[in-house]
Amino acid sequence: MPEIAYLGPPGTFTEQATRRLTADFEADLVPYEGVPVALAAVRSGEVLAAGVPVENSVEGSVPATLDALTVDDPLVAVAETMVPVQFDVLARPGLELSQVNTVASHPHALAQVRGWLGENLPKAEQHAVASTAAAAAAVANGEFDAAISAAVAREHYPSLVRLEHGIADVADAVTRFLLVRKPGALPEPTGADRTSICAVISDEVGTLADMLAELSLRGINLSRIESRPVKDRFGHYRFFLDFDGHVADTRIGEALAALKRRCSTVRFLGSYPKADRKPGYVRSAASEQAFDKSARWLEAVREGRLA
Ligand SMILES: O=C(O)C(=O)Cc1ccccc1
Repeated sequence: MPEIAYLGPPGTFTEQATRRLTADFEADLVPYEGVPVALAAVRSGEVLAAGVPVENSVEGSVPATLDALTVDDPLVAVAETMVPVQFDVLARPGLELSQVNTVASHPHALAQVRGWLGENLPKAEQHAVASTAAAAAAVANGEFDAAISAAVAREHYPSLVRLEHGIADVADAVTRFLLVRKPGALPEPTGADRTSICAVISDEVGTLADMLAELSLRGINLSRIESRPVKDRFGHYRFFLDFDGHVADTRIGEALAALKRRCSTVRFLGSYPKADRKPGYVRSAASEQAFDKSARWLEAVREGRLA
């Protein structure tokens, strides 16, 4: 049975997401203590794929994931899912909220309950740990007083008691997760796909605008753009772009080829079905039929059959 890595230990949001992402096939889920090690296990062939968090509707991208996707051998996303995130406060038995002096969680979870912590535990020390379930484990071990965790974490740490339920500052927050594997056969286009890339552009006037123009000229809808520092050269950035469409679509293929000519580096991070399965709007001049028709016309002109 294929083994699939996820950000563990058991009881994380990523475990829930990875179960969804692998619902169509039999798989053994294996917990790893960080996103970089989970992705390294995919690269080394220790596991077939990994489920990783990529962005959240409140706190934005998960930098550890973006950075780990750009180093070492390329990996590609083959599926995405969205998981609603709500948080509980878990503590050792006998402790009341007023006695909580230390609270631990994943940095994204701490950020998403910042308001609640400010009001209810303003004096508690906050500790960032590798995941929400790692925080629950640390509380069970006596390292901290309370953990901000997913409700399911209590199934794995039954000694903990729930002091509060549903404390997220934004009630409907969702996190997007990807299933990532080594490059190979791509998922078939479905008509409701997303393509992700990472590009490094030169530090010259207009290069970002030119890159975006390659997409807009072809009627491609950009759904996310963000930058991360390249790290070894101050002031240089990597741009992460998500847009509607599949690399097999002519408009996407042509745009990617244009970006490859313009950018110093382009890393293809996958074409995969969108979680909401909603086809994006494609204007008629950017449709497959329009590209086909114009390509046939051009061929005829080049062969001297048309003018
Ligand atoms: O720590 C977890 O449970 C994770 O899966 C990472 C995370 C943290 C907060 C919101 C969404 C995902």
